[in-house]
Amino acid sequence: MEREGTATERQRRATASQVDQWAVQDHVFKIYGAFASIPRSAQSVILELQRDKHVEYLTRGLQQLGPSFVVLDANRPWLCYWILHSIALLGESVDDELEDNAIDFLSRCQDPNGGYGGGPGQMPHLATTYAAVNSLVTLGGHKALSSINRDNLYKFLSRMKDSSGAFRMHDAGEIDVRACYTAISVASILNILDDELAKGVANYILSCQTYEGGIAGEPGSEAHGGYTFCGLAAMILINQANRLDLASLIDWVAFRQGVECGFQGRTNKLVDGCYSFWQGGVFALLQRLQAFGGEGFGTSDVEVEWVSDSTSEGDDEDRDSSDDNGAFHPEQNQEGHQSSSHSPENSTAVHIQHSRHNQLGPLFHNMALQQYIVLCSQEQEGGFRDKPGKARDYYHTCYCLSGLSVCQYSRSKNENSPPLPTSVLGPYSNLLEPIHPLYNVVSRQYHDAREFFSKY
Ligand SMILES: CC(C)=CCC/C(C)=C/CC/C(C)=C/COP(=O)(O)OP(=O)(O)O
Ligand SMILES: [Zn+2]
Repeated sequence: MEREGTATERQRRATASQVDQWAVQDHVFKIYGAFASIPRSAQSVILELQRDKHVEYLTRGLQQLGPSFVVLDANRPWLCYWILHSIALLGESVDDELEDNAIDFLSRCQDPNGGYGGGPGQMPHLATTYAAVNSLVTLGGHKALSSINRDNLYKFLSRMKDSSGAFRMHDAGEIDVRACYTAISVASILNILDDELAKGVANYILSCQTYEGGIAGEPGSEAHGGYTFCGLAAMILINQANRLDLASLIDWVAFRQGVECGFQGRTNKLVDGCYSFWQGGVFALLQRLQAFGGEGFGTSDVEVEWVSDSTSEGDDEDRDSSDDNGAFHPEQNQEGHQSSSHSPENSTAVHIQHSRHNQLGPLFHNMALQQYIVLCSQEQEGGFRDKPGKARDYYHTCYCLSGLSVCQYSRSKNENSPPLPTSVLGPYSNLLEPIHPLYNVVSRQYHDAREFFSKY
């Protein structure tokens, strides 16, 4: 019998994953082919976001959770966040009864000693604490925001802090970059972040940046989009982003956009709609980081600063290979497959503009990514999925919509200036609400929460 890990076994696995890759590409290119054969005038209908269907699917999900929220035992605050945030991104809100049910349920998940568990009476956990806090920020208003016991939450965060400075997910739980991000994100949005909580976090995250440039969950593991988002966002929140090797991080994330136009989470894996946010969100963070004092992110000693109101040149008209609908048409080779030398990553080389403040230019093909989300991840009957052939779910709906919003605003001057129609794939009615990329909550809700927590 062959031992797992022998050369033959590894080769067989590599071949199998190559076959998966081709199957997904075939599937996706058939969709693009069918789309391209439709008359131009009809294409914008196909590119339409099925807003009503999405809201219907999401609201039904929240209703099914019911007043007692009895399904998916340890994930219920996550379901609340994925659904509520998706509804907010679509510019809608929930009715008073659903809102009250959600607040009451989340209050019952709050531990008497601080933090939120996956359900009432469950041990508090950093991931569900992040989901619960972001849900309550998304609902907004006095009842939701004042239901968070910030003194106890601070105690919970201090208890999750390891002597190394990094955080663990729960009492005696695992230490990783996700824990560092969720702790710092929650502390920051609730205005309880201080030097004690931040101490040592940067050194841990630095130890997770790999030779590829992305960030892994733990030291010695593989770079992954989910952890790269968490690591970079946490570093920005504690004002230490300049200590990362940002040049190699940019390279790594830029090369994760595949020929299918979507993003993969890590090298040699399949594209998946949820990475539209985990990887797309990394670009949103990078684009708002202003580098100064050096030649650019590749220079040692360069200082970087988060700019809340980006001073970029604004919405430009650079359309790459997009047509009137903004659709991206991958060049086809004779077999009808896209030539690898014309992948989005190649057609939009990484530009780092060396303006006075080393402002970053476009780093990814945002039209191509919108195309993957709208044509390949969107379910016409509502909801979004990983890729064609997979079922829709609330996690993918949340992160596809978050990624779509990031794309639509990626060329905007600042969050208050709406994008030009040329930045929105399909009809302009596809435009979503802008998000604050450090926390992934809708900008308006973030500002309301900031104001609330600066007073109380
Ligand atoms: C805020 C918070 C809790 C963030 C979580 C971030 C996140 C999505 C981390 C990814 C975890 C991971 C290694 C997935 C790989 O799954 P896989 O092997 O099924 O997928 P892949 O083939 O696409 O890598
Ligand atoms: Zn996914």
